[in-house]
Amino acid sequence: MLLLSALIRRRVLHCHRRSFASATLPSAEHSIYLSRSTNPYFNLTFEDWLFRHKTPSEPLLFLYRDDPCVVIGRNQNPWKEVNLPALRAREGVPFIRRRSGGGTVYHDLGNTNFSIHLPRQSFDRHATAQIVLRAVRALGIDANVNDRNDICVGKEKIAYKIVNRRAYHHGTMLISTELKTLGDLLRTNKDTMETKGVASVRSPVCNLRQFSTNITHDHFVNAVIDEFLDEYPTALPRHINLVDEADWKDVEYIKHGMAELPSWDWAYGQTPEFIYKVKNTFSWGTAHVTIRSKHGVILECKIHVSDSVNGSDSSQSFEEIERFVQDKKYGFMQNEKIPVLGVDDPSTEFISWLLKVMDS
Ligand SMILES: Nc1ncnc2c1ncn2[C@@H]1O[C@H](COP(=O)(O)OC(=O)CCCC[C@@H]2CCSS2)[C@@H](O)[C@H]1O
Repeated sequence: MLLLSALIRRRVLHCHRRSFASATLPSAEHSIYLSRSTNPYFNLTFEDWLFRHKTPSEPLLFLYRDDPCVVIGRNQNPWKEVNLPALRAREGVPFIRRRSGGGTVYHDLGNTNFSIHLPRQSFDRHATAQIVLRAVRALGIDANVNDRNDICVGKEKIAYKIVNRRAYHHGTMLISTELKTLGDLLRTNKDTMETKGVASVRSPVCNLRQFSTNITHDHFVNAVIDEFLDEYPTALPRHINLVDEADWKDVEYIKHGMAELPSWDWAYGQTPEFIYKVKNTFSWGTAHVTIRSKHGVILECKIHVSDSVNGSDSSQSFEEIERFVQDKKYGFMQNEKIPVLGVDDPSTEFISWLLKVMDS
């Protein structure tokens, strides 16, 4: 423990020695960026801007953390991956579809994100994995990298490193994240929802704080910067570009990107095709429903009733519902004018159940 705090002190002192540049629009010379914003819409867009505009001839490092949010991968299904009712219960915690692939993670201020961009010809996934691993070890924690590129302590995951098709690595480091919230928001129960695209790989997780009670975002940031500069001594200059959201908000690419991320078209409309089979038993029989949806819109809904009680026949009402929901936005039908049905008609009870199913 003593050794550990000595190590941390050394990093803190090192941090004070490092010169921090004032926030300016980037120029070719900057290779290390540290965001002062905790707005996930800004940070994710800025990361994308760096990737698309810098294509660095020198290695580039970007570090940031976000206010609480759930971040899904580009080709994922939010209804399958995110506990949307639990998310809605926490006002101001959004889910965001990022522009890169991979699985779903939870971000809060106890979680630090890193991305390392390299010229394609010198891209070495092992070298970048080792930078973060060495940073954690320099903080006195005996971490390892598993065969999925997760960084773990023992068998529990603390971070993920993802390799994009083009040359950059990004990942998240759990330092002091609310793990209960992480579990609550990512726990879903939709086994009968079959979705194209990418499924997350759920793993047991833990925080760096569990192994060293004093570790902070600053310690981790400094350790990664140290290891990055050791690995790429040519990364010039050795100062850090502090990124302020206010300096960027009028840059067209950033403005457009930040507006697009929360839009329905991006957040829900990019959802790959899925089929959801659900059933429920009512007083009048058991309803079996198969919904097929693509890009957030219902392509088809099939309703079948079995074990019908008293031979009640509502097939006409159900056919009307099948036709009505087609082409509607999945999960966004609360304000639709649903055809008025008789109070006693089984389909009235059915439709309120179906709306709840799609709303969960
Ligand atoms: N913040 C965080 N860090 C590490 N692992 C997490 C986190 N949140 C959730 N998880 C665990 O990972 C799995 C999903 O693992 P899976 O391997 O499916 O996906 C990922 O790891 C994607 C990482 C994307 C990193 C980007 C970097 C900048 S923006 S987001 C989830 O079910 C939890 O068990």
